[in-house]
Amino acid sequence: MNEEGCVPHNSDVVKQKSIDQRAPLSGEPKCVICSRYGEYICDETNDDVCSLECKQALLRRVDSARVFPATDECFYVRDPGSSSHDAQLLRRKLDIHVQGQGSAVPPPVLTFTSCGLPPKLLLNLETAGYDFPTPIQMQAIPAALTGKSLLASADTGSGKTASFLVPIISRCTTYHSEHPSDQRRNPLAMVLAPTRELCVQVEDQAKMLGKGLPFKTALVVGGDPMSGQLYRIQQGVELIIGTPGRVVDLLSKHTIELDNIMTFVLDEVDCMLQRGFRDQVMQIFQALSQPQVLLFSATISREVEKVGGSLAKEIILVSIGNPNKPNKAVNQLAIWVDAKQKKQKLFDILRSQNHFKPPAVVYVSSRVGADLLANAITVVTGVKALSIHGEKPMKERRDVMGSFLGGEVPVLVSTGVLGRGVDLLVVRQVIVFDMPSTIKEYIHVIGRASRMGEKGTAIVFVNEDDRNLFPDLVAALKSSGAAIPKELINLTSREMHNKKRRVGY
Ligand SMILES: Nc1ncnc2c1ncn2[C@@H]1O[C@H](COP(=O)(O)OP(=O)(O)OP(=O)(O)O)[C@@H](O)[C@H]1O
Repeated sequence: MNEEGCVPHNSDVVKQKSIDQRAPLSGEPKCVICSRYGEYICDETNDDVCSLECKQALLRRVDSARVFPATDECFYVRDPGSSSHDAQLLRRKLDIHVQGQGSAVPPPVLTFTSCGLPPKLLLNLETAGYDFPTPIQMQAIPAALTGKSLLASADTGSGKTASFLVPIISRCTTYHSEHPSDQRRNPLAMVLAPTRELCVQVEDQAKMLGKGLPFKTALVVGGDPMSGQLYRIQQGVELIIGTPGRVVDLLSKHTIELDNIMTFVLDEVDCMLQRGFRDQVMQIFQALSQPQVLLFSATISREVEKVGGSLAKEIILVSIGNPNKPNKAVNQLAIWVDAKQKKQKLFDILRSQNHFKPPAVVYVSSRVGADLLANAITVVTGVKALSIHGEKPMKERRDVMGSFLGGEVPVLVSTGVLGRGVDLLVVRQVIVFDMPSTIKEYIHVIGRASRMGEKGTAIVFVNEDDRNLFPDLVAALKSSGAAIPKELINLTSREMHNKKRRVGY
């Protein structure tokens, strides 16, 4: 070993510059930075590097990730490798919890390069600015790459999408290199998600990460003609991304070869296994030949664990932090507002330079309500607002999203159609005008205000109409250290007291 911590594989003088190194021969290790011959191992990360220059570049990247507390850096930039003790320590520090299959679950990784991914995929991750995996990616990617089934939960905005897309793209690439004579290009993976917007977003990310690889996608969602979607699949795709209703429709009208599907993903799994979607999801699943099952959401219940477990013989549970809790990066500001005062309160906020932080999404419970409120906001406050909901045609929904994300319209009034999964990168403020019907939906809705740990704000209107949610809402606010309106405290304790009397305590 030399002072730089590199272990030469042979006795040659250590190469200083990347340019001094030769190209790798087939089967030889490649430098994780420049892809030349990876002659040395970087001690701190266990990655292959070609020269001292690339080792320094690698260490700079590790530093810039700042995922770990400075005092722990020396320990934490080391991948745990095969040591289960190190893996346990790392999981404890990163709040990664794993259950099922005991030691068969691979240890978390600290870099994408440690996952044995195709070089092109690594390059695409780098181009996307994904310098280091997030905690859910650290554990879920190596686990999913083994082909095992997973039920995984982590905060909203913490990178769950890439946690299933990276293994899918990697496994598809491997499949093609192992089956060069298979020219049929039948689908190898399927992702189901609850809304068109989320499917579009997942497809965008899949295209970005799969660029330049034998990896094509087909979007199967309502609102667009089925003929085009069918044609695309018939031309050969690796991944189908769709909403359950349209996929069932497609499968019932046309013969699609699904036997090669290796991986089946339910994004927002708790929503996908609820009444309304569940039968369709099961129908699709039964048409597949026992694929690997990857289930993801920020909120997962025992019931979901049970149903999820029935889809796969053995399933690994992965969670980051406390499941079912609001993302701590979102500052919740709950305000008691009587139903009749809600509109006025909203207008006041939108007129206030201190409180309005555009672009903002206002969540309401009904489609008509969304249209009316968007109109009223524009007329009364002069702030341009548009609405989006499930009844609008796909083209209009696309245009509305374009105007909002493009900065032309500062306020978007939405039903739950944008409540889950959708990555509204520019948004730092959401206003919950109508409380959703469950606390889980609430957690997803306010999660739109923060992606990847960026600070965001959720202004939440509460009143007596939301009585059913009071105890859960108080717990959600408390868990994030948010102030609780006094009306909410009073009514919650009265409710609890009455409940006790009713059941005869
Ligand atoms: N390793 C990474 N490095 C940098 N950015 C990342 C990384 N992984 C994901 N991102 C970005 O973080 C944002 C949030 O990711 P994503 O939408 O996958 O979150 P999520 O956990 O699925 O959230 P939700 O529960 O709300 O659906 C996206 O903009 C994504 O491009």
